[in-house]
Amino acid sequence: EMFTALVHMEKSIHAEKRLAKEIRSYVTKERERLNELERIANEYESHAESAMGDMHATLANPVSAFLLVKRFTTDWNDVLNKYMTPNNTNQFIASLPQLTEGFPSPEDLDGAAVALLRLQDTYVLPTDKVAKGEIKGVRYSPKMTAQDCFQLGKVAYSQGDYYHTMLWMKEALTILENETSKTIEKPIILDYLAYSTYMQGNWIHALNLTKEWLNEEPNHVRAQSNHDYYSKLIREAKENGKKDEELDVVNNPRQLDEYRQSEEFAKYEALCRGEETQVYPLAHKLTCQYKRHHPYFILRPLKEEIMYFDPWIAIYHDLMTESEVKRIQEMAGPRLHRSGVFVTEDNKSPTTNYRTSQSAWLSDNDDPLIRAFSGKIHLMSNLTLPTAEHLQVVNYGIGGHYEPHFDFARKREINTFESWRGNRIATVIFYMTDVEAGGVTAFPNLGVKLYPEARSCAVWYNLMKSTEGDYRTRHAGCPVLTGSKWVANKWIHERGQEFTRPCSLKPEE
Ligand SMILES: O=C(O)CCC(=O)C(=O)O
Ligand SMILES: [Fe+2]
Repeated sequence: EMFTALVHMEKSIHAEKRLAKEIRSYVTKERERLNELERIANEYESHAESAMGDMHATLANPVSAFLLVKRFTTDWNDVLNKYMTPNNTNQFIASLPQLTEGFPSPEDLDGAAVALLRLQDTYVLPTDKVAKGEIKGVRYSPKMTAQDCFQLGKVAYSQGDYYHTMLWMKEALTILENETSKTIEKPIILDYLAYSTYMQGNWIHALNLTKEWLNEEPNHVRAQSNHDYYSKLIREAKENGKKDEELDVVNNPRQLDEYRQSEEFAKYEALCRGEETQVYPLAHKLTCQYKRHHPYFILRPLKEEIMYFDPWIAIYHDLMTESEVKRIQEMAGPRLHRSGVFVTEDNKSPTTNYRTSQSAWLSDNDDPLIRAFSGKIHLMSNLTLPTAEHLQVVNYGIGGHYEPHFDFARKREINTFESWRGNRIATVIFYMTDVEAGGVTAFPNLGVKLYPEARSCAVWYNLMKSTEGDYRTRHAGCPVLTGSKWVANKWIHERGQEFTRPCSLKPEE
């Protein structure tokens, strides 16, 4: 059993094949019908020709006179009923609801487009490269047509994202130039491009693009009125002493909201790209070691890699087996549902991608494997796991991400967790698969990035020993660039850890 980016997308690929088969069988029937019609037309023609040869004889002969009349009555009726009704088409249309069940929806198109635009931003992918199906020098997909670029630009447009609208409409124009059979008309691209250029503040460019549009469609009413409007704006601004450059100023070109313009977000994106955002003075002291602190680990020691000392972050390599990964994926598969947007009280709302990540909850009661898994976490970390805890399995597809957030509840979010459970003292995150590119877990305050490595797991404490939330642990799941990312989270709560991690009265610990 192979798991690709998204379970429902996998279904779409099968659906494409089914659809092709149905269309083909429809075409075969239609072709037979058209062949028959052609034969009938030939017949009418040859009759007419032979009758014209000797019109008098034809009309004088009662049999041929009868046949002539018959051809205009019953025969013609037959032709109409048998070959000129939309029977075939109706049948095909009637079968559509069943055929198209579970097809990706317009929301899926928006989701996929938004994911692609996000990847373009985070990983600084040039538009022309993406259009060629090239990501970071690797060819992943066929080239996009002018029409594909236009559609992507249109999704950006519908979200008021004029920055990406401009990029993709420009790309559509460039590609259109070289297309031998045009996939879209130029004026419609110019329409969107000119308007988004105006909205971005490039008035002079917008006017020039509108002139280009008018060259193509001199009588287009909206093109004319836009032309007049832009001309007037520019004329008036110049009368008020503005220079040309000032009429082509773009502020906040990416149209990012306040949070996405913040330093933290910039650091997050830089970490996602694999950049070093800050020097860690203790980097040379970070170590890897085998740990045999429990008999379970004597023959097969834990492979611990310390990633940060304070706050403590560690990676354990080869902690899961291939078959454990497979079983958990299989168990989660049928339960995966699209993740919603997770909003916390602070206005820097972290989001998981609405359409491109899915999650499922597995309980210790579900399966001995999940129970054994909890046991393993206990042995590894010494932390106590109440049996009621769940394992959250998440599958991020292309563009799937989780913006910077805390795993613990803030003081004012007091009701997030039951009191017998307490706050999330630690996070254990299992990386079940390798991610081809992207999907790093980034800590923007620390400059730490954890690369997902199949069968490894990351562990960190979210709380100080004083039980205060450790704000340095803010972290994020970077967008998946290529491939798919499977993780399983286990959050460990305060209750039960009193002896393994006694609390401290010092606020700084
Ligand atoms: O997927 C990741 O790398 C991080 C996930 C995460 O932070 C979470 O689920 O709380
Ligand atoms: Fe998290």
